[in-house]
Amino acid sequence: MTDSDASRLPPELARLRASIDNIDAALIHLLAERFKCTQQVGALKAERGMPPADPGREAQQIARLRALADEAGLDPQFAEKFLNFIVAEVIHHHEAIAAGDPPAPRTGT
Ligand SMILES: O=C(O)C(=O)C[C@]1(C(=O)O)C=C[C@@H](O)C=C1
Repeated sequence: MTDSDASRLPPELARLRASIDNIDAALIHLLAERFKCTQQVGALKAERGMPPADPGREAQQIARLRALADEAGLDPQFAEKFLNFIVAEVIHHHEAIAAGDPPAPRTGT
């Protein structure tokens, strides 16, 4: 059975899914903005010969996000995993920039 036919959905489920779609869109936009910042950080670090990863900064971010998650009713362990997932991708980008092989720029069309 599939419930992909929106007209058959219970209205409450359709309403919740509409909110989920809006939230997912916001997350994508927020992530795009974050990666625009980190691309600039990667270029700055490469210019100055700084290492791609900064474990001290990451430890601060994890502590801060775990506390925010706790206050917000989100599992802090999930918040930490989510940050680590993003930061690992950022570090790959930084390494590629330092190697002179930056990720292709996105136009945002
Ligand atoms: O702040 C930096 O130095 C970054 O390179 C950004 C960032 C992040 O994505 O937040 C990524 C890698 C570092 O290990 C720490 C933080």
